[in-house]
Amino acid sequence: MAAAAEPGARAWLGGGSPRQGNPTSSPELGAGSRSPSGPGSGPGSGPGSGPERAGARPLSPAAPGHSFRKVTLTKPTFCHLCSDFIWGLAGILCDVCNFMSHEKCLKHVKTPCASVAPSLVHVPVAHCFGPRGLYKRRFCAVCRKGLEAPGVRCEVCELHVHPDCVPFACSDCRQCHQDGHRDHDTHLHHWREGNLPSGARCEVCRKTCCSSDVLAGVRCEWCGVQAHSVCSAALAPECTFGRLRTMVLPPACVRLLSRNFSKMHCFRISESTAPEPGEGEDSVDGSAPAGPGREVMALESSKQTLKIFDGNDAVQRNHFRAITVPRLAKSQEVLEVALRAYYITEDPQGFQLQALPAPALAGNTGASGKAWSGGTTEEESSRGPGARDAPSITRVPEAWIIRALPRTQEVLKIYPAWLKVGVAYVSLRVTPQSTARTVVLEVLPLLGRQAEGLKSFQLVEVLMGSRQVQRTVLADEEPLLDRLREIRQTSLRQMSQTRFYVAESRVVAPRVSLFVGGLPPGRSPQEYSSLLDEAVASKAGLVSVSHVYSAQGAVVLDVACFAEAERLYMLVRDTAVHGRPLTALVLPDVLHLKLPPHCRPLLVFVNPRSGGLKGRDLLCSFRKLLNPHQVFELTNGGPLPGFHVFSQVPCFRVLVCGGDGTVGWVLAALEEMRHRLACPEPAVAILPLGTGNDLGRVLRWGPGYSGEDPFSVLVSVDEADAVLVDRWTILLDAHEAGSGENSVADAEPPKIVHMSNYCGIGIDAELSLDFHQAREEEPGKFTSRFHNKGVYVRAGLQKMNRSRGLHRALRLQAGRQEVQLPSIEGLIFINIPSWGSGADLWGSESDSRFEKPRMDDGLLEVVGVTGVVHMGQVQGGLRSGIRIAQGSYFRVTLLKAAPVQVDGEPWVQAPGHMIISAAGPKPCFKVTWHLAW
Ligand SMILES: CCCCC/C=C\C/C=C\C/C=C\C/C=C\CCCC(=O)O[C@@H](CO)COC(=O)CCCCCCCCCCCCCCCCC
Ligand SMILES: Nc1ncnc2c1ncn2[C@@H]1O[C@H](COP(=O)(O)OP(=O)(O)OP(=O)(O)O)[C@@H](O)[C@H]1O
Repeated sequence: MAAAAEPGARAWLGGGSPRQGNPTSSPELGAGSRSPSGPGSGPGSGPGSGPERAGARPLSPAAPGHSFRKVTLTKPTFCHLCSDFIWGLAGILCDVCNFMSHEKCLKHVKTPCASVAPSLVHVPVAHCFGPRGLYKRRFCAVCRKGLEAPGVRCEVCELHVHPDCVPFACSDCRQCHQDGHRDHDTHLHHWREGNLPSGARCEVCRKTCCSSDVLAGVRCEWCGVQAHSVCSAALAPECTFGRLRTMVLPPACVRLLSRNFSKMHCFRISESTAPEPGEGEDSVDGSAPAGPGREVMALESSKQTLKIFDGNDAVQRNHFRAITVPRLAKSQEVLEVALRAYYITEDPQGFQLQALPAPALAGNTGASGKAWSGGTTEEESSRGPGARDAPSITRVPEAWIIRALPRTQEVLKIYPAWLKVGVAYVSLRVTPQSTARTVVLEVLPLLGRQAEGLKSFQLVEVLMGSRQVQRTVLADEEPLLDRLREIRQTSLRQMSQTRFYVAESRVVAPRVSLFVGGLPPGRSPQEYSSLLDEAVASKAGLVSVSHVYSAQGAVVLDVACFAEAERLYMLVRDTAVHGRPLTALVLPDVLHLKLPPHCRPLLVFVNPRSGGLKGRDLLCSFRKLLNPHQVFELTNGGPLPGFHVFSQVPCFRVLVCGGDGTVGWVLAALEEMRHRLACPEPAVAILPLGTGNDLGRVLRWGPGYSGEDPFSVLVSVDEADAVLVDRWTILLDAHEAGSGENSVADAEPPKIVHMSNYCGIGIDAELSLDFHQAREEEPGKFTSRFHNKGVYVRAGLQKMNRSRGLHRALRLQAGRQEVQLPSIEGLIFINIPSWGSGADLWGSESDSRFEKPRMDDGLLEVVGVTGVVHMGQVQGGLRSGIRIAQGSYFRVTLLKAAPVQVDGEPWVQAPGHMIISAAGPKPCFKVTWHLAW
C-alpha cells in the first residue's frame, strides 16, 4: 500500500509531521486520561518512548498522536469528526492515518492516530478475522480509507480492515471472558469508531451520528449505544449491556484459560471462516505479503515505487509495503514516507534505510552496506533512495529495510498488571545496565508495592498482535536495552505493539476443558478413558475425564497442562474412532455464582445447513450482539457442548436457529440432558431458517427468516411468552428385515426418537427421503427455500401415480382400540396445525367425533392421505386429510419396511412396532405479536 497523502489532497504547508516534543523524563507516572473513542481510554497518549521530534508544535494538542497538516482539497471531502462536508479548499489531514478534519473541529479530536493506538489499548485482546468479503460503504479502522476491495472483519467485534492493514490493527477486540491475566469486574463501554448502521442517532444530542462517507461516530461493542465521538465523552463510562442485558452472558462470568489456543478455537469458529492462507498469520511481520496483486506498478517517470521492509522478519517472509515517492525526493523525505507506511511517527533521526539487494529478498536478512540515516547531509542523501542524480529506476535499489539506530538509553513505559481500570504506567529510563530485575526494583516503590518484595513480581513482555496476544515472562537478568534492540531488528511494528507489565508472580494453574465428541455411545467412563488412551495417548497425570455423556458418545476432559491440551485438541480433530471422526472443542467455564440476579442468558444454537442457508451470517451477528461464548454452531459438535457449558446456569433460555429438524435435534438433546441441568426446562425460541418451519410458524416466529435485523430478533425473543407444546416419544422396535409379525429375532435394539410436530409413514416420508438424499448429494444446490420446495414438488410429480396400498402394510392401534384404515398412501400423526410447510392437514371443520386439536392437550391427531394429488390439494387449501383417530397412545405395526419421517427427518424403518406416547408438555416461546417475516 502506498503511503502517499490521500488522493485529492495536496500539501499546503510544507514540513514534516509536527509531534509533541517533551521527551519523557525519568521516572514519571502516567495518568489515565479516558478517551471516549478509539481503542479504549488511555494515558497521555502521546508519543511515549523513543526520541521525539523536538521543537515541533502540534496543530491540535488534544489529538492523540496525529501528524496533522493543512492541505488543499481537490475533491469533495468530509470531516472524520463531525462527518459534515468540508466547505472551502482547506482541510486538516493526518499524514499517517489519513484522519481528515475541519480546522474548527481539530481541537475536539480525541480519536488516536493509528501510530499510537496500540499504546492506548486497555486490555490487549486479539481479533478473530473471518475470510475476505466485500463490505460496501465500510471503512478501514487503520488507514481510514474505504473498503472498496475485499476487506476482512473481526467475527466478534465490528472492526473492519483492509487485508494489508491487518498487522497494524490494534489488539482491541472485546474481552469476552476472564483469562487470569487482567480480570476485572467493572464493565466499561467498548467503543469502536465508525461503520455505524445507517440512521444511527447520537445518544447524547439525538442527531444523526453515522456517515457513509467517512469513518465517523462511535458505537459500544457491547450495549450498542451510538454517539458522535465528541458527545461520547458525556456518557458514563460503565456499560450495562443495553437492551439485551438480560440475555448477554457477562464476560466477568466466563472463564477460559487458553494460552496458545487461537480466538477461533476459543469461540469455536469453524475453519471455513478462518483467514485465507498467507493472509497475515499473526506473526511479527509488519507488512503486506508480496504477491501478483501487489506487484509494484509501473508509474509515470517522475515517481518511483520502493519496497520497504521493517525488519528481519519481514525480509524473511518477503512481506513489504510499497511506497511511492518522487524520483527527485530527498532521502529524508523517503525515510519519512517509509516510516509512515509502518505507522511510525518517531523522529526519523533515530532510523536509517538500508539497501537490500534483490537476492537478499529470498531470505538473507543482512542488508547491504548502503545506508541512509535520518540526520543526513546532501552528499549522503544522494546515495539513498530517490537520489537526485539517479538517472533511472534500475540504478536505485528497489528494496530497503528500515533500521533503528542503536540507542544508548531510552524511555520505556511499564504498566502495572494489577490495575483493573485505566492504564496508568510508569516511564523509566533504560540504560545498558538495566535488567528485568532492576526495572521491577525501580518500579515497585513508585507504585507503592515495594513492601511485598521483588520475588512476588516479574516483568512480562506482551506482544499485542492483531491476531494473537503473546505473553513472555522475562528472565531476571535479561538486559532490557538489548531486548528492545532485538525486537526492533525483528520488526519495528512489533516494537510499537509490545508492552511491558510488572505482574504478580503468582502462577495461574492451567486448566482446560476439552469436549471430545463422536465416540461410540453407551460406554463406561473407564472404557472412554482407554479408548482415548489408544487413540491419542492422553497423559494420565495431566488429563482426567470430568464428564461422561455416554448416550451421546462424548466426554469432557479436564487438562491440567496447556501443552497437553493443545496437543490433544489438534490430535483429536485428526482422529477417527470406529470409522467416525472425533470432534474437539475448547469449552469455557460459566461462573454461574457470579451471574447477576436479573440475568437469564440466551443459549443460541445455529444450524448453517438449514434450508435458506442464512445461518453463517446469523452466527456472525449473534456473536457480535451477545457474548460469542453463548453462541454454538450445531455442525460443530451438535447441541451437547452448549448444554454442557450452561449446565450450572440457574435460569437460561434457548434460541434455535434452523428448520424443524434442527429444532427437534436440540429438543431431543435437551431431553437427554435435562436431569443434568440446573435449569431443566428452559423455554425455547425459534428463528426459522429451514424449508418447512412448521413449528416456527405455529409459534408465530414466521414462515421463514429472510434477513431481518438480528437485534430485533433478540428483542422479540426477550419479549416472547412461554407456552407449552406437547412432546412425544416414539419407540421403534424393529424386527429383522423381511420377517413377519411373529418373528422373534430383533435386527437391532429398540430406539427412541422424540417428536413435537408430526410423524409420517408412507408417501410424505418418501418425498422427504427423496429431498434429503438429493440434498446430501449436492448440498451446494440447496441454497434457497424456494428451490427446496421445488425439489419436493419434482419428487411429488414423479410419484403421482404411485400406489403401494399402505393400509395393507400396517396395523394401527389407538389406545387399546384397533383402528380400521381407509385406502391410503400416507398415515400422519400431527401435534401442531402445520405440516409440509404450513399446510393444515386436519382442517378447520368441527367434528363431533373428536376434540378440537391443541398442541398442549396431550392428544395427537391421525390423518391419512391418498397420494401426492391429495397432498397437493391439502397444500392448495382445497382439501384436508382423512381424519382417522385422536389419542395419546398409539401402536403401529409395520408389516413391511416403510419410509418414516419425524419432524421432517426421514429414514426407512424396518418392519416391527412403533409405539407413540406422550412425553409431557414442554415450554416453548411464542411471540405474542406477529413478526413481518
Ligand atoms: C395436483 C398435483 C399436485 C402435485 C404436487 C406435487 C407434489 C407436492 C405435493 C405435496 C407436498 C406435500 C408435502 C410435503 C411432503 C413431505 C413433507 C412431510 C414432512 C414435512 O412437513 O417436512 C417439513 C419439515 O419442515 C419440510 O417439508 C416441506 O417443506 C415440504 C414443502 C412442500 C412444498 C410443496 C408445495 C407444493 C405446492 C403444490 C400446490 C399444488 C396445488 C394444486 C392444487 C390443485 C390440485 C388439483
Ligand atoms: N437430529 C439431527 N441430527 C443431525 N443432523 C440433523 C438433525 N436434524 C437436522 N439435521 C440436519 O440439519 C440440516 C438442516 O435441517 P433443518 O431441518 O434445520 O432444515 P431443513 O430440512 O431445510 O428445514 P425443515 O426441516 O424446516 O424443512 C439437514 O442436513 C439435516 O439433516
